[in-house]
Amino acid sequence: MYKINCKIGEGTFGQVLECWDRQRKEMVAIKIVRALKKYREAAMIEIEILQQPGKHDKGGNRYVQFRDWLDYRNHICIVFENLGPSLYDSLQENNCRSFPIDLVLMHDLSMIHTDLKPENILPLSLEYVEVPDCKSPSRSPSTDFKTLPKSSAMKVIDFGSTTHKKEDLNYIVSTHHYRAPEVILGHGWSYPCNIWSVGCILIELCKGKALFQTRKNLEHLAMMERVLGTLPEHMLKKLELVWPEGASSKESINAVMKRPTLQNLIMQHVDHSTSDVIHLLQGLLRFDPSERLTAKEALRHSFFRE
Ligand SMILES: Nc1ncnc2c1ncn2[C@@H]1O[C@H](COP(=O)(O)OP(=O)(O)OP(=O)(O)O)[C@@H](O)[C@H]1O
Repeated sequence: MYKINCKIGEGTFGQVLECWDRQRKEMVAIKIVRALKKYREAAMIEIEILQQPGKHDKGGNRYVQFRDWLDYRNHICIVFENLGPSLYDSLQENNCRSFPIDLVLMHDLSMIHTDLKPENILPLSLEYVEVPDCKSPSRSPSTDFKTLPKSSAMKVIDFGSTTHKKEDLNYIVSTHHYRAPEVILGHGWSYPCNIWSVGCILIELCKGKALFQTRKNLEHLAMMERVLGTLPEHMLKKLELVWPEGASSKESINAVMKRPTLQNLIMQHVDHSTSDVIHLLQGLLRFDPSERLTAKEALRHSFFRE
């Protein structure tokens, strides 16, 4: 039924292969999930979730389209429409040079994805264009171009960690760099944790590299304070952010010191509408999740109306 073409991705759950669907006569992406109980169970939840976005996503232009699933030799195989290489792959391909931020599409989320990151945002178009990179640090003509998807339409993939909104969600979620402060501090989380991740992704698209490149909680919170200002006292509760005294090394202190403030970062990497971008990011990256912009509010922001 499917003819394997090549491998296009890999993740915790297994491998993703590009295959030819002989029946539908189209290229598809098939996620072959590891043949272990815990991954099989998670895959079945992902399939259940994948069948739901259709209801909210009329026209199918926000989430990856689910085609089918099968159980092959104890591997759950999930068949998706084939999308282009992820934003993460594109950033790597461009030697971490920044992406124009108008390539970003925000989503009206009705479930909590919990793992939004550049690896999980894929362009619809398989066609690419070369555009001059005005901010390239190099003078060499061969590297003064970056390769961008022809269309700015993007889709979200990987519903393996998606959860329905419930009370008492307080286990650790999200890939470290995109993890919201309330998740790190163990306060419980909800939709706003996705919004925080979106803020981090937008910055990464402007900057070309992840902003909070750390796996240490204390260092991560210190970096957040450096970029965004002091964490509100009620979020720290009785916890004291012992920094720099509590740093594990000099390198760790330097890594924090190297972070610019949000304003400086945007000024360095964005050419136009800087005040709009800064204002949007300040809303997406508010420490207190109850004050953070919702997805709907973010979509109404003047940045997206221009
Ligand atoms: N529909 C698709 N079209 C093209 N490439 C895809 C598609 N789905 C997945 N990929 C590629 O495979 C990679 C891994 O897919 P996915 O994130 O679903 O796997 P995962 O095992 O759940 O990953 P993680 O470790 O992040 O949980 C993606 O980053 C992307 O490069």
